Amino acid sequence: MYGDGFHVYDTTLRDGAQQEGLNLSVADKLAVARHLDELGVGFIEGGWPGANPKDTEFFRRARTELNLKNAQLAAFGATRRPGLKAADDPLVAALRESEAPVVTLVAKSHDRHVELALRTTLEENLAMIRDTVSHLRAEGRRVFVDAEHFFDGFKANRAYAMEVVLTAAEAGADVVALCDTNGGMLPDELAEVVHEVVGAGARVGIHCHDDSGCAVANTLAAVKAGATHIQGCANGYGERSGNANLFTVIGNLQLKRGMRLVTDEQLAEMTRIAHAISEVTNVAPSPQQPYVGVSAFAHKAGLHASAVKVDPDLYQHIDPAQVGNDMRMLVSSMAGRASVELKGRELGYDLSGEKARKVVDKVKDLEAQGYTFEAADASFELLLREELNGERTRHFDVESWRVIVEQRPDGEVISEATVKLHAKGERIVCTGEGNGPVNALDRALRTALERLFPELARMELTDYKVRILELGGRGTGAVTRVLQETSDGEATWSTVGVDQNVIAASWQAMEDAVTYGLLRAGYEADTAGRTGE
Ligand SMILES: CC(=O)SCCNC(=O)CCNC(=O)[C@H](O)C(C)(C)COP(=O)(O)OP(=O)(O)OC[C@H]1O[C@@H](n2cnc3c(N)ncnc32)[C@H](O)[C@@H]1OP(=O)(O)O
Ligand SMILES: CC(=O)C(=O)O
Repeated sequence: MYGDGFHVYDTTLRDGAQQEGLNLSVADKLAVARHLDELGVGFIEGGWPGANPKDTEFFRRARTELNLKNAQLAAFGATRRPGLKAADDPLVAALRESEAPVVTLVAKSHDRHVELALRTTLEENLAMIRDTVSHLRAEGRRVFVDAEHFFDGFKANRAYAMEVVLTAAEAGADVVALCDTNGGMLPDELAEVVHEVVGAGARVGIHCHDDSGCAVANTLAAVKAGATHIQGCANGYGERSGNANLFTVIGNLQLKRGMRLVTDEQLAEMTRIAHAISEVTNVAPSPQQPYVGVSAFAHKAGLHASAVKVDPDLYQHIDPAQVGNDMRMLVSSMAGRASVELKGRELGYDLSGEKARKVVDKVKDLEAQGYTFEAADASFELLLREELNGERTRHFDVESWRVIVEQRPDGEVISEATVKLHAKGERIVCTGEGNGPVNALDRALRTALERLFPELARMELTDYKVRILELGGRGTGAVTRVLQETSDGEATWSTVGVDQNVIAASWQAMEDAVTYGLLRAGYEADTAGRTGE
């Protein structure tokens, strides 16, 4: 409805990279750019060439290594320095030399910033904008201007802020993006300002920071008020509290406002792309992130699940498949029969009626003892199988285990574990050494089983978390909960163990992890069996 000319402008590689703790190599930047291009954004701001060697290098390599199908690259920089000609400013030269087809210039639009931060006159700032924009236009570049601190500037000196916008537009800037640089605006007042600037005749863009928690709402309000160029960052990255989350903005504009920003197929890749970018940035993705977070369509409350069972729309604002996400059922002490039934269905088990009730009761009882199943999918599946089959799934039968921790004369502390078990009719006794008791037990258990179950060699412990729980009011004192994550290179599964002793809790989680891994490897039958000692 807003026409083909609507811009989706991503600034992850520039403003997103201004986020604390986010550091991208040139190779990372190229990888993120490819992901964003795949999503179908129109512009990718690659960084500030000339400001640091990495960003200069990015634009150099992009020429040969980035084969963008949808997006155009934009180089970011500032208007020329006061008192210089744009043609003579080395940072403006770096923008030209980047060979990016689009240049985005940050320009001061708040009179106080001109006088205090730029330390020049209001007239000279206008001359800097005019000169830099027209110079780059004459060099054949498309120019966008980011009017920094625009909304605060508009409140302080409306006439000057408007003069900045019109000067940029008259000099040839295609878009003037109004920036809520300090991120403190609220949607209603922001929309009024945008409306007024749009009325003055310039093509308006919007760039919002999230310091008031309103970056996405402000972006939507600006679009409603007439902005036709939206800036944002993947996963909401950015300086301080971040920028408008581009994925949330795209989801909202496309699915709620009926705009065609990307194709349906590209939208259906958004969750995968959001997570792929998190992998590159090494910033853990927020599970709660709208649309693309792993929890965005995860249902924990029993009442929700019972309604979702009838119709998923009853507790979901969209069909998760539209953005490539999935509905998930979480089973915990807040579950009811419907949660378990749907979770069972997800895992391929039929759990209607009484069976679901038995599982719910068991889950609630175990969670009261400190277990947690929403974060231990594999332990839950084993529990579910036990309720369905009437007995525990076993590929081996543990007789006993023991761990010794020893400080050696040279000061090194090592652990030695012994595991006695029965599998496939054999009694097996094995020891293992490790740098800690859990590591030693893990080695002993694997050594004991690997000959009979060679698939174990592919499984490795990928994460291990311990938490001390005070189960107040039950008189049971503190217990330890261990959550273990295991991978066979193709899938990852989580298991839980609870005990007053941390090693015993770890052993439970480990035993579940191996049992589940063997089930995945195709060992269905109970192959344990004591040798009859
Ligand atoms: C709102 C935003 O987020 S805009 C993006 C901000 N991003 C960054 O700052 C990251 C990249 N920045 C850098 O690498 C460096 O700051 C550089 C290379 C740009 C400049 O470094 P330096 O020359 O050492 O200057 P420094 O960072 O101390 O100060 C910035 C200078 O730019 C000037 N400046 C600030 N805004 C503008 C502008 N819109 N137009 C022209 N000059 C500007 C300041 O007045 C200051 O001038 P001064 O050197 O005469 O004091
Ligand atoms: C340009 C920019 O990043 C800002 O004003 O926030």
